[in-house]
Amino acid sequence: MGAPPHNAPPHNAPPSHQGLELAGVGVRFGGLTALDDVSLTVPPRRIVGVIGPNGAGKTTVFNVICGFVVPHTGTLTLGGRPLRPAPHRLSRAGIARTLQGVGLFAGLTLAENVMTGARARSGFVSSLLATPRAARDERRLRTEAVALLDSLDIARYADALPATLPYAIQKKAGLARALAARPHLLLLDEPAGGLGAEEIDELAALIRDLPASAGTAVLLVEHHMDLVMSVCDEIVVLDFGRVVATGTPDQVRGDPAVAAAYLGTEAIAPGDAGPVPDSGDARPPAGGPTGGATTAGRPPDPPPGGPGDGVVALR
Ligand SMILES: Nc1ncnc2c1ncn2[C@@H]1O[C@H](COP(=O)(O)OP(=O)(O)OP(=O)(O)O)[C@@H](O)[C@H]1O
Repeated sequence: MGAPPHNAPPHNAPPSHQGLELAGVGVRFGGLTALDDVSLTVPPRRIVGVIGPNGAGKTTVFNVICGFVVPHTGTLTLGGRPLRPAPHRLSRAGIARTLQGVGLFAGLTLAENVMTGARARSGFVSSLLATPRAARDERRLRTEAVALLDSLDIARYADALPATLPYAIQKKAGLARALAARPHLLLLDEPAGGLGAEEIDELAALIRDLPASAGTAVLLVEHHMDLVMSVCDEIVVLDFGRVVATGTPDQVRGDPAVAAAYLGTEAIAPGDAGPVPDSGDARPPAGGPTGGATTAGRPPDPPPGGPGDGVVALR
């Protein structure tokens, strides 16, 4: 898998990007505390993972950064400036996101989907005008889109509709669309979901390469522990909406608080966790009416072996 072909800064990005910082962020949904005093930093061109058992607050962190959820406490800064996120302004702030599923536009080809990512950067209005310049811009965007698809080894599918293609190809196209916005910060929401072991290895290599090849920092939410441990410079561990550990993969792997959050008393080792079915609401809500942070009520360890090895998610 090749490197995305652009090192240029985003057209509309802030001139100096010193990374993303969340400080003391708290989110409540009614009586439920989803995030409690969460602080984390994603420095430029670094890969930071956010892990934690189901319901720990990982997606809520993403939703705060994207402006889908407004925190009741705390601050966000991007490049040293206050960030007041709004979903429609993300691209202009230099942030792009992939979705947990695929989220491609079903009626557009892969190339056209990727072009929508680039248009988020350059503006939709010019593309609607039937001027010679707009036509030139469209040709340029298509060339860029196909080059991006090529960098992910899927250019041959440029003119295919998503539904006609295997899931792994669609996921790569979703990544290409996010990269087309030339983000300084890329939010990857469970990118390994639905992929096989070989595809995950390929994905890991690609993610590891992104800071150098695309000039972007990465914030990764992922249950697949082998992937997280192999690509992240730093990992933030959430449990019941609170940060229980921050450190390098090795530091986090040996941290008793992390072991307690995930495995009762066992430490995390790459590939040592068997399949863990997502049992939905088995876990009490974070900071909920019953008093919040406790390791009680965790489900029993899952049986070893079988599909999904390497996924650590105590549900
Ligand atoms: N819109 C919402 N309204 C009410 N509660 C919510 C909402 N979004 C999340 N929650 C609750 O907030 C808590 C944190 O949820 P979140 O989805 O952030 O966890 P997560 O770590 O991403 O979990 P998973 O690994 O299952 O995706 C959970 O208890 C969840 O039920």
